[in-house]
Amino acid sequence: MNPRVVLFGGTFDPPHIGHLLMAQLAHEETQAEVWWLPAPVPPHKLDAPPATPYDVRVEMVRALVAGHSGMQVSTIEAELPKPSYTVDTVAALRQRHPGTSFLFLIGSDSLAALDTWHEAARLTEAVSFLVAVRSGYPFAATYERMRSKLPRLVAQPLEMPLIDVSSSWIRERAARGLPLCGVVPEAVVRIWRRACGASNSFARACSGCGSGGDAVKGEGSVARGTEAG
Ligand SMILES: Nc1ncnc2c1ncn2[C@@H]1O[C@H](COP(=O)(O)OP(=O)(O)OP(=O)(O)O)[C@@H](O)[C@H]1O
Ligand SMILES: O=C(O)c1ccc[n+]([C@@H]2O[C@H](COP(=O)([O-])O)[C@@H](O)[C@H]2O)c1
Repeated sequence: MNPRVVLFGGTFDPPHIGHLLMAQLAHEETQAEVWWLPAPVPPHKLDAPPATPYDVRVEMVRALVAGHSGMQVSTIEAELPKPSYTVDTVAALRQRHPGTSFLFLIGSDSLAALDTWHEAARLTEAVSFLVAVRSGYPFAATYERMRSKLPRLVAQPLEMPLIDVSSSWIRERAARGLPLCGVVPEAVVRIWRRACGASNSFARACSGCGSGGDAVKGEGSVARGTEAG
């Protein structure tokens, strides 16, 4: 059988336990490696781009997955044209890894908007989707509605309890100086705080934020194509 890989794209500003749980359960359910793909320029967030630089988001994802087997972080999207269209990423990965079949992991809110993705019909011919449910977007109804727009779409639900947290909710709490209570692991929060001397407006507002004297490397200094991808 062809090797299989689960691709997990996201903004990850910041990555949180919802992301980690869905990746872990996807790994268990498929027995496939999960490749995390932080997006340098998320296509649906052009009006409100992530406050946290790409390098810092990559470093936070690495910290989140550290010690979890079957997970890798790919910076392939740093090499590809911007915005980071998934259809381009999948095409590049298929070219580099012929014979590997890819599944794309998303939340059901992303499934509900799949028809608005760049070249969505072509994307559905290249990958199938594994979907973690999010509140307000039940899998079956969302899938059915999207199949009427994208007839080649193939998606399956991921067996997962509803974890109703999001990066935007976390950013709001942190901006108000409220505790994150483990929703973002401490190792990840530390990286955020270290970056606060740079352009990370969220970390600047974060309680306990230091001077940023030990700030992480600047934008563009991420090693290209490290680990997976
Ligand atoms: N708690 C969650 N349960 C299920 N899917 C999730 C969850 N959080 C994020 N996802 C999915 O993971 C992918 C990447 O998410 P992203 O990095 O945008 O995080 P987010 O929490 O949705 O961020 P934001 O609130 O800033 O939009 C998306 O497909 C999203 O639907
Ligand atoms: O290709 C597109 O047009 C497209 C539109 C919206 C989202 N995506 C991808 O979906 C993943 C989750 O996106 P987001 O914005 O929820 O973090 C991430 O990998 C994005 O690049 C891709």
